Amino acid sequence: MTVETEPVAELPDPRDFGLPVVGEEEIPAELTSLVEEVRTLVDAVAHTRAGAEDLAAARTAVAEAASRLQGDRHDIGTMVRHTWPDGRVEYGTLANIVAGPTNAAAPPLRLERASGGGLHGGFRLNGVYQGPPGLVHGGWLAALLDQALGAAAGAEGMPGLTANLDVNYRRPTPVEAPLEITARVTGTERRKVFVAAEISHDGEVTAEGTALMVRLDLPGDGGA
Ligand SMILES: CCCCCCCCCCCCCCCC(=O)SCCNC(=O)CCNC(=O)[C@H](O)C(C)(C)COP(=O)(O)OP(=O)(O)OC[C@H]1O[C@@H](n2cnc3c(N)ncnc32)[C@H](O)[C@@H]1OP(=O)(O)O
Repeated sequence: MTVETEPVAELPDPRDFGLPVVGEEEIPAELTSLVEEVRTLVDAVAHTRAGAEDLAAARTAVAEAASRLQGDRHDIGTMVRHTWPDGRVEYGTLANIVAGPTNAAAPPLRLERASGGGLHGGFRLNGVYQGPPGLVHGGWLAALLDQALGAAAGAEGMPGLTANLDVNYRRPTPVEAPLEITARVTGTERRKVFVAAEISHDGEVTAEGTALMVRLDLPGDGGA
């Protein structure tokens, strides 16, 4: 495939586009720990067989916690700045539903640079992510693949939006089991970035996806 585009050397600051930015290191440890606790809560609620008294008490406690947190909120569209060990800076959405560090509805997906290129990450999904009994919902597998595909393009300095996503489910993906995800750029053509990703369990691919990301038209990147 012809390579007709160069990665953006340095991404512009999203604040120049009116988007607030929070440094990853600025997220309070108490918030990270709260997010973890809320994930546990969602799983507990989804599977509880508690009686009426415990349910009512839990509801009151949760409502009190929600009203305590509602007052001071980040704006929709707030970005989080991640600095890779080599000093390169990247931006993601703070409350991204798949990988936002402050979003308790997001699975705990953390992607690192793979030694052979691209990104990889290990994760585990609890019973909240079930579709078929004991198995991860296919829509969530697609979402995880989409996120990893977008992040792989972003990590190469070519952030974009998904124009097309193609997913194949090869084997059932179990919940409550160690999973791995890998993603990489496979080619570029003008603003088009072609990416591929796999989710695997026990060394076997359970779901794979390819996507066409259309690179954001950023100033100074000589795009389109
Ligand atoms: C501020 C700095 C920091 C920002 C840092 C942001 C970080 C960000 C990373 C986050 C990672 C998130 C990962 C999750 C990713 C999502 O969830 S994205 C959300 C879901 N996707 C969307 O909402 C996209 C909706 N679609 C659109 O907005 C527009 O259709 C698109 C995709 C931007 C393309 O529109 P466009 O910019 O006008 O581009 P267009 O000229 O139509 O097409 C460009 C090329 O792509 C081709 N193309 C376009 N669509 C298609 C298609 N569906 N099929 C085949 N080819 C297509 C065209 O034919 C054209 O090809 P060539 O002529 O070059 O050969």
